[in-house]
Amino acid sequence: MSKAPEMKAAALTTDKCKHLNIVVAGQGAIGSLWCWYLTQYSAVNLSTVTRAPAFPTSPTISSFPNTPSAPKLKKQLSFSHFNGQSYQYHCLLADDKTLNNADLLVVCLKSYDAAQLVNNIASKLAPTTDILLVHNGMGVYEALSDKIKATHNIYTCLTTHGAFRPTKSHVIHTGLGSFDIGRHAFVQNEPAPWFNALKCALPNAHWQSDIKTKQWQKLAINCVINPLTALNNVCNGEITQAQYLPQISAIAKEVSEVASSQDITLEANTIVEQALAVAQATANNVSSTLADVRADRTTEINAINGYICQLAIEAGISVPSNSALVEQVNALLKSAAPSQ
Ligand SMILES: NC(=O)C1=CN([C@@H]2O[C@H](COP(=O)(O)OP(=O)(O)OC[C@H]3O[C@@H](n4cnc5c(N)ncnc54)[C@H](OP(=O)(O)O)[C@@H]3O)[C@@H](O)[C@H]2O)C=CC1
Ligand SMILES: CC(C)(CO)C(=O)C(=O)O
Repeated sequence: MSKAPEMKAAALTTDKCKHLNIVVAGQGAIGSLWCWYLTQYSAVNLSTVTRAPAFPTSPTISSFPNTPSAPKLKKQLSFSHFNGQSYQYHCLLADDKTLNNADLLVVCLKSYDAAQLVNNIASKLAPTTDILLVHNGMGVYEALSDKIKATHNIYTCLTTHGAFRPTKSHVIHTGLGSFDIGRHAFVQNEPAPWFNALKCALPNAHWQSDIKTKQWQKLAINCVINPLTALNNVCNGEITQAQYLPQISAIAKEVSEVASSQDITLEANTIVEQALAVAQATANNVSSTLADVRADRTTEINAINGYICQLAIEAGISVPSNSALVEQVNALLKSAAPSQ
């Protein structure tokens, strides 16, 4: 276990970057990745929201009441870089005061948990707190309350970084990717005020003026790769085999029609090409849906192909391939099996 490189924090601290109060909600794989990189950047005051204090907390500080003068709860965590180096770090747990002072709430939960968390803690946030949703699939924004959408600026982050959490207190950055960030539901050329700090702290953070189109492109790729890999219990590369092409074409055609109903242009043959290219580029990956199925965890299929089905109903479009995939993937979980 090494000490975190001090040079990095110093190098990242430029006076171009404003000091920010950031709360990261969710201490899973991606939330822990955010926390590690943000704690290395001294211009950010970071605290976290977890479901339960499941992480070991320092015995010397864990039992203080939440008064302004008392030390706050701290979690001891470790981070392993994909180069093999490991480091220890700690995060403060957010209390009502830190939530109320937050400039930015970064929500790193699975798509099926994210909206409920935000709806539950929004009353503790000041109206000036911006909310950044980091998840696969779609539909989280739509599930936020109207009041939250009217009060806060909502942003979306798509990530291709890989993170794995072998234990509740240890995260491994398994693959270097990028963070694409933009204003949800708006085309916004000007980066958000806090974006420069994120750009300084995180590896490969990019502002996207039209995140919605990017989100749809990623959704379309996930609609192809995730259910097919899960149902056939294969790594991503396998679905580039010719036998999968008719099913891939059928999925892509339906996704293209539904995208069009949302004023998004995504040609079916482009979806096929992009999905096959990503499947090839990530040939040895176990897709997140297959990983969830293997672990008998709830999948995000309802936010992927299920989102297409939901929009299709609203638009009166028939999507039999996507509907069947959602049903079949949901039926794979042991917990979904009918009791005898
Ligand atoms: N991991 C990866 O490499 C990638 C993930 N993504 C996407 O990022 C999103 C997050 O994924 P990932 O980090 O892997 O998922 P994880 O399951 O590792 O993390 C989700 C975390 O959310 C926590 N959580 C759930 N409900 C609450 C709540 N009410 N309050 C506080 N915390 C809560 C869980 O708590 P608990 O620990 O108690 O279960 C868990 O720690 C997903 O949409 C995923 O598809 C995208 C690209 C890559
Ligand atoms: C792009 C892909 C398919 C990579 O595995 C992914 O996003 C996932 O597994 O959810």
